[in-house]
Amino acid sequence: MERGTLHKLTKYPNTYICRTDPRDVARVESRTVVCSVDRYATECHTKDGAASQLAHWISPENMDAAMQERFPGCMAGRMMYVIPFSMGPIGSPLSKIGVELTDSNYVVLCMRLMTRVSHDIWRVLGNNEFVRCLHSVGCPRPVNYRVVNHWSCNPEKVIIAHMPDDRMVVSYGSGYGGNSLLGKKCFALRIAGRIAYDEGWMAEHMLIMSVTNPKGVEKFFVAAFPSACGKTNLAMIQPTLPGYTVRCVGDDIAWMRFNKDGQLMAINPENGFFGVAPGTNHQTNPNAMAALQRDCILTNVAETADGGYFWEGLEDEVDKDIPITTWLGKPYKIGSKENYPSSHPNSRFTAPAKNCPIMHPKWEDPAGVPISGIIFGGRRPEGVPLVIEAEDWKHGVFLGAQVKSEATAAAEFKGKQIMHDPMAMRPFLGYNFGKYLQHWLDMEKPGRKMPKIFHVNWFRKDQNEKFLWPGFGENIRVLDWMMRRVDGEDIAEPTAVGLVPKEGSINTDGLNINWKELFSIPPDYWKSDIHETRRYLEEQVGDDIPPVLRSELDRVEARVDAMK
Ligand SMILES: Nc1nc2c(ncn2[C@@H]2O[C@H](COP(=O)(O)OP(=O)(O)O)[C@@H](O)[C@H]2O)c(=O)[nH]1
Ligand SMILES: C=C(OP(=O)(O)O)C(=O)O
Ligand SMILES: [Mn+2]
Repeated sequence: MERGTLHKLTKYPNTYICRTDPRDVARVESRTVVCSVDRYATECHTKDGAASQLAHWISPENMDAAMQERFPGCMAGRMMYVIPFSMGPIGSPLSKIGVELTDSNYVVLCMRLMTRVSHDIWRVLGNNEFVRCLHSVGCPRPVNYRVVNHWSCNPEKVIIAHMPDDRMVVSYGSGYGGNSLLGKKCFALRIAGRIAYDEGWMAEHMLIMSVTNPKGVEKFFVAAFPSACGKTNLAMIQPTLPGYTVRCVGDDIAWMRFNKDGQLMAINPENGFFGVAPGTNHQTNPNAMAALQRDCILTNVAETADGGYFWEGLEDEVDKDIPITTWLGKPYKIGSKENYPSSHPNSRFTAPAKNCPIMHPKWEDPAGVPISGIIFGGRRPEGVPLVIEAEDWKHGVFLGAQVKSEATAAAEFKGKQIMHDPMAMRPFLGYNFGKYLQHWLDMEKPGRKMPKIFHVNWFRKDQNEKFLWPGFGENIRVLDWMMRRVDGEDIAEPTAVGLVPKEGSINTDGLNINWKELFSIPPDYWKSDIHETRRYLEEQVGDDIPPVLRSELDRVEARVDAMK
């Protein structure tokens, strides 16, 4: 606060606002690299040497040069912090310890919210292995240029590098959460993904939640959606159907393994939420709003004159005439075009999990929670129905590999291009994607209860660009259908692309829904889509495509080609 990095919001206890340099607001996928001796441990054998979109390789020599160019003296004149942290409850057999060195006080504060930071870590660690995390904003003092918003960073020199063999992460030049809170995407997905591959478990970009139906039966789901596509919201929905209860275990990352009874168990390695602020309000996500009443850090949101936070979506929850200061420090009035939007589209809240009123009593259980269903999804404005169910595990892995989504503000891509994002893991892979797919396929073993796999799309639009599905709390209706499918109810019918709900089998009472439009599977759309997916997989994964996945592709493509 003395330096001006943080600013107290007087409306809520112990809550602060932070504005970054506007050049440092999102993950930088193009500068996110994975280092390995063998190039193909990281990248696939892409066709004709096409640039890899699924993990970017850096050689040990180039890695060394990149570090030598950046790190010596990089923290000169700054405080270096040593952060011991645990991903997962301290001391639990499934947890993993990391130590992050950083020169950013923002990172220290956010790590204390997002992970378990404690002196006990040293005792539990003893002489065992830990993940080494090194972070610097890349601005040694004296700084001979103007630091914007008291937010030191070095956008030209950003690199987020991973050394899975050495269990190490090195991040330079950015303070944005996804690039700097190294326990999260870097460790818990890219490094843990590789550890999981070696040890036979899974580290996935998934929320974890439970649904209890009016009969009192509870089932747990995990769901993988690309960044800014609805994980945090689904993880804590307020169901609109009476008699249903949802509880949250995690909103971003799941570590999963089959136990000795063949049941897939999931833990949330995190301790807080780093959520997208815009769109969050008491209608869409009352449980997130409840979590934001104290002890939070808000990054790149706007501020109201009475010391509260504001972002797009809160228009109905603050005084319409109140003066607002935007994330860029400009004056703003609700409804005005001037200085709109008030908040960066990737502005974020950092909140402790314990603030969320619907955390599951077992959310810190070291044994994890038993998973019945795996859900994939993305932003698909066209062609993709509300829900598809995979025919079996293999087909489910293919459904996951097929995931595409409109680009969002969570990374540097411009516009709304539809991008491939298999398993919502494109930016978070720490090793060869062909091996990753094979690892998924290898999960299926005799004696294991394989979860059902689904694909959802909350974002299909009509001709007027309006969402066909109301989403948010109404998504309980789709979860209810999935629960009944897990119990084997006869409410699904086959199509070329997978099982879909029989007409009327999703409870849409009280909604004004165009079922035909919401569930249609347009043959022309799917024909071109699956051919494009084949081209993508052939180009990006090439000979690393597992044979079983290739035969799934052949099988589904032949069916789609035969559609009328
Ligand atoms: N239309 C619609 N928007 C949603 C839904 N769920 C989330 N969103 C919006 O999508 C954005 C990102 O959501 P979030 O849950 O933070 O995504 P995450 O980054 O995957 O955790 C927010 O602006 C939400 O308001 C939904 O069911 N329908
Ligand atoms: C932290 C991030 O997470 P999410 O998947 O919630 O967008 C991010 O992408 O920067
Ligand atoms: Mn999220």
